[in-house]
Order: sequence, then C-alpha cells, then structure tokens
Amino acid sequence: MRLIVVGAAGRMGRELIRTVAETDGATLVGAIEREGAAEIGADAGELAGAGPLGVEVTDDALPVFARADGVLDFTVPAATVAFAELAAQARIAHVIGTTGLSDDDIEKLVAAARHAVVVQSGNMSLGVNLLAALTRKVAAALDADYDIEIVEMHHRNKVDAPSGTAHMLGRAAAEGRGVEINDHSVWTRRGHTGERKRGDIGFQTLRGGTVVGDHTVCFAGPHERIELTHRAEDRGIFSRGAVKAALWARGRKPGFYSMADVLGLGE
Ligand SMILES: NC(=O)C1=CN([C@@H]2O[C@H](COP(=O)(O)OP(=O)(O)OC[C@H]3O[C@@H](n4cnc5c(N)ncnc54)[C@H](OP(=O)(O)O)[C@@H]3O)[C@@H](O)[C@H]2O)C=CC1
Ligand SMILES: O=C(O)C1=N[C@H](C(=O)O)C[C@H](O)C1
Repeated sequence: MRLIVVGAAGRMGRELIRTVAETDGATLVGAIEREGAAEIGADAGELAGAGPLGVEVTDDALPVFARADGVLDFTVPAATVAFAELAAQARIAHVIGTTGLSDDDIEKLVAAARHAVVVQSGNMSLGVNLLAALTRKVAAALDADYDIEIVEMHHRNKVDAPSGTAHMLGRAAAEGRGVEINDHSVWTRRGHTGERKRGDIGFQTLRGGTVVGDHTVCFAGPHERIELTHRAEDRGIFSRGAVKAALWARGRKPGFYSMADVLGLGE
C-alpha cells in the first residue's frame, strides 16, 4: 500500500516514517510538512533515522496525494481538516491521529468520509482501545455511587488538554453509564467548588518531562476504588496502530471508522 506521512518532521511523523519503512506491504511514497518548514527537501528516511528512502519532504501535497493509497495524519486540527478534503478528492484512506479536534472539525471529517475511508481515533494503541472497552463495561456494571475521574499525564510539549484519549475514555464511561458526556463533564476545579455532584465525570491533566502518555480511569466508590491504567512507553504503539488501520482500510467502502472497528473490539 502506497502511504503518505503528513507532519513528517513531527514526533509522530518521524515515528510513522520508521514504521512504514519496516512494515511488509507498506511503502512510503510521500512526506509532507508545513510550508516554510526547515525540513522541506530532506530525505524523509534520513529525517526519521531510518536511512535514505528516496522520498523528499515537500509542502506540495496535491501531486503526492494523486499517487498514494492512504495518508497517515498526526498533525494539528486545521491541517487535518484540509488534508481530509484532499484525501476525499483523491479517494484515498485517511488515518487521523490528530487530537484537539472540535465538533465542527469532526463534522467536516464525517462529510469527507462520504467519499473515502476515514479512520479517526484519539489513540491508536491496542492497549488504550482495550482500556476504553473495559471502561465502558465497568461503568455499566457500577452505579453513580462510584465517582468517575480520568487522570492523564503527557510530555511538556503537548499542546491540547485534556488528551484525545481522556476524551475517548470519558465518552466510553458515559456510554457505559447511559448518560450524555457533555451533561456530566467537569474539566477544572479551583477554590470553593462545593461538594462533588453525583454522576459527574472529572478530568485531570498533568504535563511534564518526556512522558509518552499515561491514562487512569478511577471509579471511587464507598470504601473502595477501582483504577484502570494504561502507560505508553514508546510512540511505536501509536504508529504501528496507524499503519495497521491504513492496511485495514484498503478496499473498504467509504465511511467514518474508529480504531475499535480496526481492532474488532466493537463499541
Ligand atoms: N491518536 C494517537 O494515537 C496519537 C495522537 N497524537 C496526536 O498527534 C498530533 C501530533 O503529535 P506530535 O507528533 O507529538 O506533534 P508535533 O508537533 O511533534 O508534530 C506535528 C507536526 O505537524 C506539522 N504540521 C503542522 N501543520 C501542518 C500542515 N499544514 N501541513 C503539514 N504538516 C503540518 C508540524 O509542523 P510545525 O511544528 O512546523 O508546525 C509538526 O511537524 C497531536 O494532536 C497529538 O495529540 C500523538 C500520539 C498518538
Ligand atoms: O500528544 C501526544 O503525545 C499524545 N496524544 C494522544 C492524546 O491526546 O491522547 C495520544 C497519546 O496519549 C499521545
């Protein structure tokens, strides 16, 4: 499968280039960066530490999309929405790991998915998608005597909060409980907050150092606590998930899919 990596010079971009280079059945045919980026013209493989691959980093997306079967996109929301239009026009699969997407952005991605396969997930790892499934199950088994708090920690360079994964886990908890997440989320606490409201789902964000990504869903009940935790130790878990999603997408009919679909975990 001929794949493009957009945001090629980023932390995930470089990881994706290495993963594509080492995956049977996948070939890197394009590497795209922002206009004016210092890496334009560099060999994508050398940039990623995979050795020369003969693919130059470019900011000219159109001709690259025309010769590919899929695009791997871990960039920023505005770029992802723009790439979704290009992928839809070219009828190629779009695998989206970008987080911090607004409801409006998601609507545009769903519209693009009428013409091409879109796989979008705030976390492409097997472990986190399993954690989301477990969170849904535990939330369904317990009543609101068990207070749900979601805690995440990431590296100091992360620009969005709470993480896409925390949002995903919050949605899973709300679905398990049979409530609407937007009616129950508590994003910050400071000062005289009053007592915790029954049924609230709280989110706490930590940032620092080089932490790849830690997530805990805590169910705090009467005299006991259940904590489900995932710790990412290497970005390869995300890039391998993304390449798996691209290979899964090949030949599939257009639509908006999740990593749970790719992994057969159901919703
Ligand atoms: N779903 C998942 O499993 C995971 C998701 N992520 C998400 O992926 C995203 C990227 O993370 P990370 O790699 O750490 O961030 P980085 O900032 O390291 O990488 C983003 C890259 O995208 C580039 N970029 C920005 N705008 C454009 C554009 N218009 N065209 C092409 N490239 C562009 C940036 O360039 P510049 O810096 O020059 O602006 C940068 O190189 C985040 O939203 C993060 O949360 C991360 C890990 C796993
Ligand atoms: O920005 C990151 O690094 C990560 N972002 C994703 C998120 O927002 O959940 C996934 C992962 O935890 C790493």
